[in-house]
Amino acid sequence: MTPSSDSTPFASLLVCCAPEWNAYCQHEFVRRLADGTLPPEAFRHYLRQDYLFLVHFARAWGLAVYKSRTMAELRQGLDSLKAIVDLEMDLHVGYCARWGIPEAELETLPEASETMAYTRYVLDAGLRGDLLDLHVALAPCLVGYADIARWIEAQAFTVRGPANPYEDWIAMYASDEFQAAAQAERDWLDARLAGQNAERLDGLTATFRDAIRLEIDFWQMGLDGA
Ligand SMILES: Cc1ncc(C[n+]2csc(CCO)c2C)c(N)n1
Repeated sequence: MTPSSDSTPFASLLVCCAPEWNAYCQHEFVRRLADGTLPPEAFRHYLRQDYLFLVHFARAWGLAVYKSRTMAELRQGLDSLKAIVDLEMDLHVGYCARWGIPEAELETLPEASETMAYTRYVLDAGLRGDLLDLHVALAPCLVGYADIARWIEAQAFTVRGPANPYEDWIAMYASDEFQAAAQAERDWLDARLAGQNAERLDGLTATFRDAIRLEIDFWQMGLDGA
């Protein structure tokens, strides 16, 4: 598909992958988070596997550090790695505890094949490619959850307030802080994608589409785990 010239490079990437992007952002798991009908066991299964996902996600930022060519890139990778290791893992462990999943359980979890497929795909995209390939593989995670939270907030069927057990999960990704981080990633991608030739963009589009498909499988794993 030829992207239109009036959109940004990242927006063009999204247009090329629109069917997959919509299936990801409007997945049944997401709809049921929104209306509060997701079975708690599905959410717990998702939270457990997301712990393992975050461990590998931290490794991916470690790879971003390794793949950096400038001090600015190196610092960005290191800051992201530190944020996830020092902050976000603790938040996730605390959140899991409130859902009745003790830390000891997280440490001995068997990894689901969907978790393995997605995380290793991202790491491989970064290993065989450069920093841009790695960021494109990470983009569905970074940008997707921001779009998902905004989509949930815009739906009439969304149940708001304490009547929805997933309210704080939605609020976290809808927060100004998280939305700003996602926008920073869009801006980074726009700057790097600009000026890439058609062949290179085709390869990056394929990576982006694959990563979205693996996010879809991750939601489905959560649903199927109930
Ligand atoms: C399967 C899966 N995909 C995306 C995210 C969202 N996410 C994970 S780490 C990170 C970056 C900074 O926190 C973001 C947005 C998730 N939790 N689980």
